Amino acid sequence: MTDNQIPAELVMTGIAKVYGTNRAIDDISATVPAGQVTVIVGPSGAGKTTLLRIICGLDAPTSGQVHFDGAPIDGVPDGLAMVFQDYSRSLFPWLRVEANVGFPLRRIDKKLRRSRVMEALEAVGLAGKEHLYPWEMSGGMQQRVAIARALACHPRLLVMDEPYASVDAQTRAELEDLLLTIQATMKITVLVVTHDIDESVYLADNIIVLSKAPSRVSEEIPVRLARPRDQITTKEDAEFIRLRAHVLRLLRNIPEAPTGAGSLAAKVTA
Ligand SMILES: Nc1ncnc2c1ncn2[C@@H]1O[C@H](COP(=O)(O)OP(=O)(O)OP(=O)(O)O)[C@@H](O)[C@H]1O
Repeated sequence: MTDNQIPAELVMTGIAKVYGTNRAIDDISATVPAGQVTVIVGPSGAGKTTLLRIICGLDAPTSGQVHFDGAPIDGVPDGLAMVFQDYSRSLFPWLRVEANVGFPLRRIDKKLRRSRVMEALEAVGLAGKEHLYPWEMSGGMQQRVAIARALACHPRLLVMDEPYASVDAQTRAELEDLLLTIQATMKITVLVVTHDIDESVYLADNIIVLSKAPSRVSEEIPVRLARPRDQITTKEDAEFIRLRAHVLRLLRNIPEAPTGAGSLAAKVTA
């Protein structure tokens, strides 16, 4: 890790966003702690993408502020990199993998750029694939390229919007583990939006659950499951099962079951 890779902290204070007469975000205050994985979940239309756009400095809030290491965000902060759901739209099909990953670094020295690109490709398990075009790769490999491009910038905060929504379940599990390995190795701050509740618990140190629009924070949940996590044993852990039921109840607005009461599935279908 280099000096400029000390993980960043993000603080949202009183964020609201109104589009015309549509109040998408009512009032969101939350912290994304440095060097941890924070996951945002919320019902469809709760303003998750809108919130990420504000965090990334791509859109301004109607009121409230986001601070990146204590400085108010005004435009995309240095040290922030983004990965989006749709790799087919974020990668340039006419550029080989090396040029795609090196694209944000095109103004730096060629030799340094190449070494940063190779380091990032190695980190995502794509060493030796730099001469391929994106369309010669599977969806999972293309998303690895998109992650490598973000890592090549040596981010202090990695923001991911539904990063694995376009890949199959097996690839999704592999990419979840890849993200956890990268985060543990590079110690960067990671902020992920996902619709997948299992994924939120599996990845997170903290989960921010949003209410339906106009959204507020329903709850911030610390996740204290042991690391490194494992797709089988972590998901068998009683605490994992308790947390996923808790998040699901919050999202569906179902009260906590009294101890010893019937299963969530029974309650949902009752
Ligand atoms: N540029 C825009 N102009 C007008 N309204 C917008 C704009 N972007 C988002 N909205 C509205 O803001 C609300 C929140 O949208 P957003 O896409 O942020 O939600 P989301 O939680 O990411 O949704 P999903 O989970 O379905 O992806 C919606 O009502 C949407 O129609």
